[in-house]
Amino acid sequence: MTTSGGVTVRVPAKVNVQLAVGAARPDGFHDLANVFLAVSLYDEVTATPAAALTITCEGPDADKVPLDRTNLAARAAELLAARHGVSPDVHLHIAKDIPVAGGMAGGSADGAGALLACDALWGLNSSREELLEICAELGSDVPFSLVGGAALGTGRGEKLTELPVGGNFHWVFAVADGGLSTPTVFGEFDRLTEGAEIPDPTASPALLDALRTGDTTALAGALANDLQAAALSLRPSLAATLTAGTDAGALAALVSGSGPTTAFLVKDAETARTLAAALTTSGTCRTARTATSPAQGATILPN
Ligand SMILES: C[C@](O)(CO)[C@H](O)COP(=O)(O)OP(=O)(O)OC[C@H]1O[C@@H](n2ccc(N)nc2=O)[C@H](O)[C@@H]1O
Ligand SMILES: Nc1ncnc2c1ncn2[C@@H]1O[C@H](COP(=O)(O)OP(=O)(O)OP(=O)(O)O)[C@@H](O)[C@H]1O
Repeated sequence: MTTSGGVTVRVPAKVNVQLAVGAARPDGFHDLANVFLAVSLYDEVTATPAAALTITCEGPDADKVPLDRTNLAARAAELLAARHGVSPDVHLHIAKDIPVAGGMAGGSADGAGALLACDALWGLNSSREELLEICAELGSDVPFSLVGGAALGTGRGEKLTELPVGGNFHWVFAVADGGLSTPTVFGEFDRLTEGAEIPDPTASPALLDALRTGDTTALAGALANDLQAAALSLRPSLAATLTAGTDAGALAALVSGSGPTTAFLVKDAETARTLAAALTTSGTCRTARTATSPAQGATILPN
């Protein structure tokens, strides 16, 4: 969609179907085997010419989104402009549907979306490699927001290998009241694992097979998140949400990334609708959303 000479980019949220976390590195980050799957909840970022770098945001969580230069969308515009020696002046409007601070990479989606939108608006024609480099500078999850589909992220999650997906998966996401800070959750992981031998993170062959063959039951058996214990320790009430979802028919339940959103894998679209209704009335979450995967990465919408 173009609004008065603007460019709009649609970007998906993610769920981590496997998040294997290694020991803390000297730089404070953790090496990961991070199997990302893009899901059909989207933010849209519109870039339009302006006299200064400004941001607006609409959506149910808009009041929780910073509108200053700390917004990942603003940082994306600034990094891209600096690299090309052009002015970063642009208006960025974010239509936000991805829960904020929910472990679904909403801010990362806006960073990737702003990057692609500004690149098109300013006619820069950056290569995929250049865009991915800037994404990695913005944050560990940002490269995947650009790429979408499914991918294995290694290093701190920014080095991506795209993965084949052989079918559609159906999900319900229970959105919690309030967010969780990603660094705090990693810090809690460090506290809980202090003194323990932490193996090098590796992707599960069974999980990669389940994705490749589109086998929902096999995927349900292989879902794993090493940050789940940390998220539950910081937010014990999430245990009740996970139980409510499995009691109401989910094949599997887990915390999405650093949480506090919880993810439920179900067998089909109808079960997803029933489960979302059951979770909403369970009183264990703020709201529940259905989604499918894989979803396409950052995409410029037609005018
Ligand atoms: C939990 C996940 O969402 C799973 O995909 C990501 O690992 C987090 O990615 P992100 O939000 O893009 O995180 P970044 O902005 O890169 O880092 C925020 C903070 O999270 C912690 N962090 C992040 C990624 C990583 N591999 N190890 C870490 O320890 C660090 O404390 C870091 O300062
Ligand atoms: N465009 C943005 N949208 C939302 N939050 C943003 C944005 N830019 C910066 N932030 C800041 O980042 C924090 C984390 O927001 P975000 O929604 O990205 O969390 P998240 O989904 O848990 O991230 P991840 O799953 O990548 O760890 C917010 O609390 C907010 O202060």
